[in-house]
Amino acid sequence: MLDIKTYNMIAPEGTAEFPADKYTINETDKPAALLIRSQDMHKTRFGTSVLAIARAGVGVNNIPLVEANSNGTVVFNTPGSNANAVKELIVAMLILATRPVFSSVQWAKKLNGADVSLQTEKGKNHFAGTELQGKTIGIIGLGSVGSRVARATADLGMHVIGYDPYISVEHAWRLSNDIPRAKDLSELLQKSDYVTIHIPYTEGNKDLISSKELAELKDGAILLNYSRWGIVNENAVIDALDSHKIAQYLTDFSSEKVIKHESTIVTPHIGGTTLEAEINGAIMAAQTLKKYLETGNIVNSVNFPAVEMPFDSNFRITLIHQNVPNMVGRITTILAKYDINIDNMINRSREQIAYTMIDTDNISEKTFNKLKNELIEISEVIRVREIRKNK
Ligand SMILES: NC(=O)c1ccc[n+]([C@@H]2O[C@H](COP(=O)([O-])OP(=O)(O)OC[C@H]3O[C@@H](n4cnc5c(N)ncnc54)[C@H](O)[C@@H]3O)[C@@H](O)[C@H]2O)c1
Ligand SMILES: O=C(O)CC[C@@H](O)C(=O)O
Repeated sequence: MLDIKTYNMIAPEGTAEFPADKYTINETDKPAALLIRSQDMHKTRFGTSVLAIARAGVGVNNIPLVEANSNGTVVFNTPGSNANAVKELIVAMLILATRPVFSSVQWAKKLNGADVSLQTEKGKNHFAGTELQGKTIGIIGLGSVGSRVARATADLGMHVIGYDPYISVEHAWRLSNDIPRAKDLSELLQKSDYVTIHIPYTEGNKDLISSKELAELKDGAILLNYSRWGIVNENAVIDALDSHKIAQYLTDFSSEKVIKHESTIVTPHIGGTTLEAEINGAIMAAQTLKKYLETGNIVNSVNFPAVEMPFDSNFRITLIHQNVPNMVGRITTILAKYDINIDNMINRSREQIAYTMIDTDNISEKTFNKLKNELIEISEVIRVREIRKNK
């Protein structure tokens, strides 16, 4: 039995992916894997029993990847699972930024009497808005969310300009050819009436939008941050609002200062919070974990290489090790000592981490334990695991 520990609200459709004859959920203090959402794993200890962590969602800045690597813990996310949910919220927030929906509704609620309809007709002049059509929106990050926001805002009649120097081939293909790309961030900032950010929080993206970048915006521009706290420098954005350099800041990430400011609209990190996105993310995360636990194959990992090898033999040995020369030679020399015949083998690496899977015929528990002890003696080997077919 393998135990899966969950954190946060995980949709039951996700946990239902783990059959009860092979898995338990939240039953031991030595789980084989964690299924999480925004849980801050920098502050939550995970032991060496944890083979993998799956994040139902996209941002993985809540997981210590360096610690995961040295522990031999594979970290997965669920790319695109909530991109439509974020896109729809961005469309809503753009409209809320341009039409006085909240204030007009609050005003109307206070009306009384048989002539409320007449009163609304008289009062509506106070609630004129502007239109999105014809305005320019700059989109920073053209991945799963950004590329969808580009299509949706183009459909609303906006001029769209994108910026993503690291765009993947897959996302570039998805993006329509008529979405122009800015040559650099400055060009995007200078041309846009609205700027929306859809990038991960990394050391390099910390304070990407600070005083210098805000100064480059058009006067009265509107900024949206549905990516992460820390990508926009909070003091700089408050200064830009106070000086009316920018007109509004809409965000999913807040502090008291940001929430209380009269020119902000703050949502409580609900970009990916729809029934559909939560189910998508939980199912995708559970399936990815199951695949790894049952076959060793790796898809959608953020710290390990993608590795897929058909599991046709009876027994599979997986090794996580440092990415240094001659590891495969050293590993197979030890296997030869035990007279183990290799049916199939794969070795892949990503930065400092490498992963090797070796398929053989059945090996007895006793022999495997001896073999494992010898393999783990290699100082660059981090973890050795056995997977028996259909177990
Ligand atoms: N508010 C929410 O609930 C919510 C939901 C989903 C995602 N997010 C956040 O949004 C981010 C983006 O999500 P996604 O699904 O589009 O991810 P994604 O990985 O598909 O796309 C991110 C894109 O950003 C680009 N990028 C990285 N750094 C950049 C930079 N400095 N300038 C321009 N482009 C840059 C990458 O090349 C990539 O194409 C996530 O990392 C997460 O932090 C928030
Ligand atoms: O788990 C959530 O609700 C938020 C998810 C979102 O921020 C993400 O990065 O995918």
